[in-house]
Amino acid sequence: MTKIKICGLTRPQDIDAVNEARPDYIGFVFAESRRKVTPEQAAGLKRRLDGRIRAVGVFVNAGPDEIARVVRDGTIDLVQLHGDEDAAYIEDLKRRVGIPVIKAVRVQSPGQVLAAQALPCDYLLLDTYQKDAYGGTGKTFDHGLIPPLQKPFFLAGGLNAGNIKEAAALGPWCLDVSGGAETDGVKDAAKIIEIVRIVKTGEHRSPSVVNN
Ligand SMILES: O=C(O)c1ccccc1N[C@@H]1O[C@H](COP(=O)(O)O)[C@@H](O)[C@H]1O
Repeated sequence: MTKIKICGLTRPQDIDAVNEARPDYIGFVFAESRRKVTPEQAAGLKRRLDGRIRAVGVFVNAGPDEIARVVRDGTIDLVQLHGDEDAAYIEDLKRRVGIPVIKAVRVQSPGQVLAAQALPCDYLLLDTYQKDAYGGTGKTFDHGLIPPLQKPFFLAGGLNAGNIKEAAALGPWCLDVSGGAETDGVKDAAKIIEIVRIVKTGEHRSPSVVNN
């Protein structure tokens, strides 16, 4: 079954909504963003989170010490690198933190995505390319640019209740939603519950033989 991640949680009521909806993953953004949380805020939110939901920390070109501290505190279970981190950075970080690493690719061509498979990360994350933003754009990209992949990937970029079924058919390990689960810039409990319900009903089984 395709997994689902709701990213960019900032408030206790967001945690209450995901505890009810039960996605597989949630995300805390530690990078510059209107969704940014401090390590202290994230730690408090994690304490409120249902233990069955895994927390992902989103970083953009962060120092490895900053990431290692959040991992050591037990606030996150996976690291998402959403900046310009290269193979050497990822290799070093993986040795230090010992938890799975997701590397975001802002998709511009199939060749770029194929090349990214060689990175020493556990998962790729395919997101929309926008010149002036690292992520959280709320915009979709041309899914025709996704080549057949061996490495499991998260699919992000402008997903919402209206397009998530179609996105699931592309065979991602996990669908990743942020802006599509918001109203007026904050997470919307009803949208979270509906998006998770659509993915979890299993109407669309992941065609993992094609892409994973
Ligand atoms: O959410 C942000 O503000 C953000 C900032 C910097 C890097 C990544 C960010 N979020 C990630 O962006 C994608 C897609 O978000 P959206 O659904 O298009 O709004 C998702 O992976 C978030 O983790």
